[in-house]
Amino acid sequence: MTKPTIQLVWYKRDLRTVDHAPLYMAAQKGLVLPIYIFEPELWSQKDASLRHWRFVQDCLIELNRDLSRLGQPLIQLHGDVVDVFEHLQNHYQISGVWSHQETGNLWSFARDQKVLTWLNKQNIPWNEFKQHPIHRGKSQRDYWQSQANQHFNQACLPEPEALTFVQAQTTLPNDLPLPTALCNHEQIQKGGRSLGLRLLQRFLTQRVGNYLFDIANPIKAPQNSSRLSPHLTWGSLSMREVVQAAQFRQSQAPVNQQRGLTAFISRCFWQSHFMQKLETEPQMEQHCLHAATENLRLDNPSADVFLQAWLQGKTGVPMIDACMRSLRVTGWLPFRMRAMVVSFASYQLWIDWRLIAPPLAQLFTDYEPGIHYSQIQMQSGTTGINAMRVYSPVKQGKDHDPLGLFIKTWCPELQTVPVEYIHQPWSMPIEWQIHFSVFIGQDYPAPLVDIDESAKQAKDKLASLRKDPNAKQQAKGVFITHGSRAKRTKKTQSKISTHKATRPGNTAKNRVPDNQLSLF
Ligand SMILES: Cc1cc2nc3c(=O)[nH]c(=O)nc-3n(C[C@H](O)[C@H](O)[C@H](O)COP(=O)(O)OP(=O)(O)OC[C@H]3O[C@@H](n4cnc5c(N)ncnc54)[C@H](O)[C@@H]3O)c2cc1C
Repeated sequence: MTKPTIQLVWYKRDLRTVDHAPLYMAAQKGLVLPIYIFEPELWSQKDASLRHWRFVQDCLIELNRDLSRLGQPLIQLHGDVVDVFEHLQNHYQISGVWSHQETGNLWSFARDQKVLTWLNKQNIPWNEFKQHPIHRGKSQRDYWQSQANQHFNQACLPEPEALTFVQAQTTLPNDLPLPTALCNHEQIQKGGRSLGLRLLQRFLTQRVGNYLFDIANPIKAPQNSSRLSPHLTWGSLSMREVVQAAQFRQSQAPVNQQRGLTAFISRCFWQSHFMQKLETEPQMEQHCLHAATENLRLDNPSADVFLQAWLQGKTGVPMIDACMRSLRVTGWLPFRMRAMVVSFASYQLWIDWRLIAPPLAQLFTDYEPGIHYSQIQMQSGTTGINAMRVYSPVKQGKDHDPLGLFIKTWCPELQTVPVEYIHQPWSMPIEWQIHFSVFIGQDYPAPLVDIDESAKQAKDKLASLRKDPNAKQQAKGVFITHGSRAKRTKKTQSKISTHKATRPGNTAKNRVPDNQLSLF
């Protein structure tokens, strides 16, 4: 019997039917078999966690529903991709594989190379499409912004009108080797396209008015940030449809929502801006972009102990501990708090970012390798082209949680501490500790380090390293490969000269009051 000829649409981090070029184009060519492959090796990597898988699972349920509505349900298989493709060849003539390009971790990079070798041997074309404005190989930073504009301006592709039925739905077995990290997922965002669309709609019409005011506030940001990140990471929404919906809304929205919309749209561009760095230099998952800093933090004998305390939210610094405890439960933190916890671990605790990155990736439901590694290296001072970002958790706490309500929610042992000591309870006199029945070092940890002294030492070490002529030369090379080509305005230039810099697209017109500015 002759085998049916099929177009294999391989779903990875693009779990939708709309604005999905591989599905749309494959459907023009003939019978489509859409597959998702659970890859045990991928899910056993040290950056994977159960909360990621739960989100993906929710998305797969809806994806299957949408594909079934079109005529061909989702085929869910498990195993090594090449083995799965070989198995499918027993039943089908695979005319082509259709997928989106993926900017994943080093493991998925190597897997793609293996898949390509196999497909080439079989003479099966692999049709890959961009879902982000990201370029393979050497990046074209000089033209990045205009190419990104072009990408986001292209019309979103509709679903194919219909798919011809090829094979009945197959589901995954119950005994998959799932990651065991972070089993609690009660308060983790749920996946699926319909929830993503609802979030988008409500954000653009209602919550965006408060976006800029609340974006760094750990209590209000969970409600007033868009919260679209896991949908964008796992592809239940495409960034293009989000950008276009926001731009359309901007043409209709009242004045009080305009600045929020502008700021939101520029952040949407940052996603691929950061992902491009990992695509250009996949080794940045393991090595410092600025080679001079490669061994900078390998001299800390307490690194492992500090790392555990930091991860568990037991550093003795309330704002850090509240953020880490909240992240463990909810899977999300606003940008400012992410930057602060990484900066604290890197500078005050002097932990190498390579120890921080995998467990933090497991904690974020929205873990996107390209943003994650770029941001972690930036916040820990190993890019060579960014200003040092040494946050004071006490100042951040006073600015963004002045009454200590966020701290008290996540560190209930500090419930009785008066507001004047809530950000630095270690300075509370012993008679107050007796009075409020909270003993620092007993009920709540004493700080692991002197936070001012450790910050100063860290800054001195990095500053003296950066002065070295070789280090300066290396930093220039990093800038040529990865630095933003965004034009600097007079105002941003003056910020740079005072050790602050500007983010992509952060022109005078759309500058936002989030003080996390960068040269990227
Ligand atoms: C150390 C560190 C690690 C991070 N890791 C991730 C990660 O793994 N995945 C992730 O999606 N974001 C990451 N971010 C960026 C940022 O914190 C999140 O994108 C944002 O908090 C997600 O919430 P939101 O969707 O409500 O964002 P919004 O403010 O509503 O932004 C909309 C979208 O724009 C993109 N975006 C926003 N801020 C940034 C940024 N600073 N850099 C790049 N893209 C941005 C995201 O896709 C986001 O969903 C990280 C930031 C830091 C400092």
